Amino acid sequence: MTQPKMPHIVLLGTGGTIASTASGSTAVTDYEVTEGVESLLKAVPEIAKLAKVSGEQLFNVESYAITNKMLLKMAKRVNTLLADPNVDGIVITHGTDTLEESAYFLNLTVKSHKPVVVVGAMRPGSAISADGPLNLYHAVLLASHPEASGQGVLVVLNDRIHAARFVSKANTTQVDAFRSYDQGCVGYINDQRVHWFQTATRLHTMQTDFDVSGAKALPHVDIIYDHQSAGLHLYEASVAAGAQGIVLAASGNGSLSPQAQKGARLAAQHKVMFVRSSRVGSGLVSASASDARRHLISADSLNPQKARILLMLALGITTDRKTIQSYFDRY
Ligand SMILES: NC(=O)C[C@H](N)C(=O)O
Repeated sequence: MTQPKMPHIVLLGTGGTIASTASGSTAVTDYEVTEGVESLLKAVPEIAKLAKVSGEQLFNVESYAITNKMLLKMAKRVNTLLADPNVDGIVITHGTDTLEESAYFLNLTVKSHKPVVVVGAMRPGSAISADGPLNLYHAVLLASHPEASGQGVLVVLNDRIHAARFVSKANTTQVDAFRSYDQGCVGYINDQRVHWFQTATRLHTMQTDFDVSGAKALPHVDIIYDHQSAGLHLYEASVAAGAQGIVLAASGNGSLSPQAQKGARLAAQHKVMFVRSSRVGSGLVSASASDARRHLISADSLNPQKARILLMLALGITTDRKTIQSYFDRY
């Protein structure tokens, strides 16, 4: 009997703690990116039993240094690789600080049903109980799994599978840092078995309006954090700097302080799109009857950093408020 063909997975390295080492085995927060994809793979020989994996280094940085230009490069490379019939899935190693932003960007711009799994780690590879090796093993297992197709971009850390739309980093240092508050995680991985609980409910990948294949840059969108006694100067600076969009990390259910209300009026005068997200960290910013009159968009349950990703992509297509609101309602 012939053996079933091993899946071909491409591992794209971008850096982060998963590719970092510290000065000693007990140091877990002070470290530097030192390792490339080949050394990550070498550290987990068990992966060779799951798939044929080829590594490619896209860049090697901490994720807080990732730029729009890098996001475009990542999405274009993933789309090119997945168009190759010999590639069955992609795993991307990534720093955890902005992992949710890249994963959501890919969730909206990858044009394939094939699995794309983003993985990181909270402890450097040099640490006792480093979490990177098992996370990487799980990521390759998931990217090789037939049921991971058509699920949108998935994120794996600490045995949990998350949908890119819902996941966010919810703890600064602990291994169990990633949570999907509004929908819950989509599954677990235990002992080489993938356990599915649910599928992501929002539109993604092939179902979105976004195509970045010809994009050279993304629109400038700022995030402003609202608070008691806020000023107007950040809105003025953002508009003066040529922002095409502003996302407000508003209080509560997207409430605007008096100065944020002035900032929103200033934005409207300069045709800068203004999105109300929330700084709370979970829950919905419900659409308000006054949004249209005030030229505001409500972010649904997207946190500010993800609302920025969607607004950049939306502004690449249209400046029509109603159409952009419909993206926030569906994606
Ligand atoms: N845990 C991590 O990956 C944090 C890291 N400093 C980053 O690149 O985001």
